[in-house]
Amino acid sequence: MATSEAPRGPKPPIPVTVLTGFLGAGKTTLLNRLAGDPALAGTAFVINEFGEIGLDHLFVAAADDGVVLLSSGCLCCTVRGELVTTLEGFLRGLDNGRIARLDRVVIETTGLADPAPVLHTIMAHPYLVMRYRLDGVVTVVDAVNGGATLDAHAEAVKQVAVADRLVVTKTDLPEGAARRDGLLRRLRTLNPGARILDAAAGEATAAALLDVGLYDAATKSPDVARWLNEEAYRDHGHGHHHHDHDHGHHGHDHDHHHHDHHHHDARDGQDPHDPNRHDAHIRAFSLATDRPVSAGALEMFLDLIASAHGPKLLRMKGIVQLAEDPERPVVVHAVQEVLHPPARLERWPDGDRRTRLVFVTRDLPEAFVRRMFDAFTGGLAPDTPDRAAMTDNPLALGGFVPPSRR
Ligand SMILES: Nc1nc2c(ncn2[C@@H]2O[C@H](COP(=O)(O)OP(=O)(O)OP(=O)(O)O)[C@@H](O)[C@H]2O)c(=O)[nH]1
Repeated sequence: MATSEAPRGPKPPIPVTVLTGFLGAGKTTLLNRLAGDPALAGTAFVINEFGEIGLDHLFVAAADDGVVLLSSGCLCCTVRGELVTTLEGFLRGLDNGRIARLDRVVIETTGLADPAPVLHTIMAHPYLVMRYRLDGVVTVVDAVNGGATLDAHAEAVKQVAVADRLVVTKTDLPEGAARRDGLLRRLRTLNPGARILDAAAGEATAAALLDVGLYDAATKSPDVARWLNEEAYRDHGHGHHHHDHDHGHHGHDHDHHHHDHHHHDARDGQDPHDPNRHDAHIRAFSLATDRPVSAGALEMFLDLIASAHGPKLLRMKGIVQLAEDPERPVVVHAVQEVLHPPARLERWPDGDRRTRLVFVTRDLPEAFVRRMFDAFTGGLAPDTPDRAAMTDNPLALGGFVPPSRR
């Protein structure tokens, strides 16, 4: 099969898409549709089913005691172990010629799982990380039950927060259609950077869901603006006090959503306790600076945020201008506590050479991250709010001296 044109040196990493979403959201339905698409020829689908285990039983147990069962080592380790073996098996098959081609892997996670262990497997395994790369996380949300699921399960909120693409299903059903707009507002607040696609409207195509990573599949060159989608965070991030939006269209389906809880009263009307107790922990924001960042400061910032606050860092993406090498930006990427090895680009992809980082966090306030970033990088752009807050107690961490103060 190899031709004389076969490239020498390491093969390009195989893109991996992680498909997640709560029980019954429509993952298998979507997967079946994608599997029939010629664009997915050469794709391996990995489905994390738990065989004969009664999922209904697990679901009840999980609902009773929160997320303990979901995040228990047992369940997650099982997923991880099997997945590593499976992904290693693909590579062996490719290398010894038993598998002719492997262009892509799509992994459907169990609806109960925190997607983190699966992402960890791909992004942090010393060997797998060289042969695979995470293309994107696709999270399926059911318009009929999605709101109630987000109310009840912190794991579901996390699944939404880490996504690159959100697929909303069941809007063809009356209850789904009725709840759609409220759900979309909520999803945009939780994860402003993710594109939302309506499955029933035919939007959840292979083209929309795949090749969503840093590199444009057609040109093979980095498309940072599309990948970061930083404007979306700027609109949503700091300040639910911006009222300069166009509210022209009925005031219902505008993109902006506030954390005011009264917005949700009419949504389901069935949850007796605070329906937003999970959402209220989530923050989405962006940081930007014109100042070059020293490589050491960047490394320390990333190490510290990933090691000390990893579980609170649901998603981070960014491009950084290094003081030592300002022409070749560094791209950083983390999903939960898993920091993807930073990648160096040969050049800036467009005219915007600012350092830009986008975050979705849980229980990690924007002001704290800003202060920490400021302490390591020596300043944020003047248009950044909360300058006063940043200068007061810049590090808020005992015993850690930033390089600029040594
Ligand atoms: N009307 C309608 N039904 C849908 C849609 N998507 C999925 N369903 C139905 O919802 C049910 C659950 O869909 P699945 O695809 O099995 O959901 P899943 O997320 O794989 O479920 P688990 O494997 O249990 O986690 C099935 O009966 C589907 O036919 C949709 O867009 N519209």
